[in-house]
Amino acid sequence: NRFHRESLAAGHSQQWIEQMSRNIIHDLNVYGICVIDNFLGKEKGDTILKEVKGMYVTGLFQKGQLVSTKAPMISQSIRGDHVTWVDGSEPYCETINYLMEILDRVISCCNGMPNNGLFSKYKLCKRTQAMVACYPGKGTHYVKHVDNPNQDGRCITSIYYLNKGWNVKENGGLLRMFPAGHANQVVDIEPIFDRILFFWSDRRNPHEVQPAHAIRFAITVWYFDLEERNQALLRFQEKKTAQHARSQIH
Ligand SMILES: Cn1c(O)c(C(=O)NCC(=O)O)c(=O)c2ccccc21
Ligand SMILES: [Mn+2]
Repeated sequence: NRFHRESLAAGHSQQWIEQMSRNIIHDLNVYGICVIDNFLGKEKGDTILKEVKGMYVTGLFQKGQLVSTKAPMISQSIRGDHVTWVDGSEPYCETINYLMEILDRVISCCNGMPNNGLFSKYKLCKRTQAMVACYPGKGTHYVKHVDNPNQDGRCITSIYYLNKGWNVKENGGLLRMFPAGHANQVVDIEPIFDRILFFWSDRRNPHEVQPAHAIRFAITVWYFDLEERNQALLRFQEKKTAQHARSQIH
């Protein structure tokens, strides 16, 4: 649909970075969402998928949160999404690290580009580590939510999908977004291999992951707005100090 773009992934030169940034700036200003296909190219995508599968089979993913099945009588509960966090320096994540470096260059290019519209309100210079997520299938899903509903500092969500030959009809696992201000129009995004997605992390973009019936991998990075992040850290610090003071009184 309208904002699916192809990236000329012929290596990642500066002009490629700038072209991607212009696409992201345009789409986030107009739709609040940007989808780019063939982002890193098959070779890099394959290597990232291999690294993620390697982490999964070596049991590096934390157990997913417990979700009970619909059938109450069966007490067995399936585990939901499994996640693990990497900062990219781990020896088994060299190409995941490459993805993070490319994303950092693209986002910093967006940040510095003249006439970047809504981006001019933000200073995008820090991010989270990368969250590598796996839905083990069996109907595991993620309920409708907003990533950053209460100004925790996260400004842009970036999700890189790794699922080859994904068929939503059989496998489910659709990302359904409910962009605010676009009058109950939903945006359905298939989690297909080498696709990258960017969207505003706040209440502009509620979204859900529909039940997945096959193993579904994705890597997410959140970019902070410096000011909002600093305010959030201050609030968090004050809360901790107040709690500490209260705990001293008794
Ligand atoms: C596993 N997983 C998620 O998949 C999404 C999310 O929105 N995913 C969208 C997607 O994978 O298309 C999340 O937003 C999320 C937030 C905290 C912890 C885990 C999380
Ligand atoms: Mn989310």
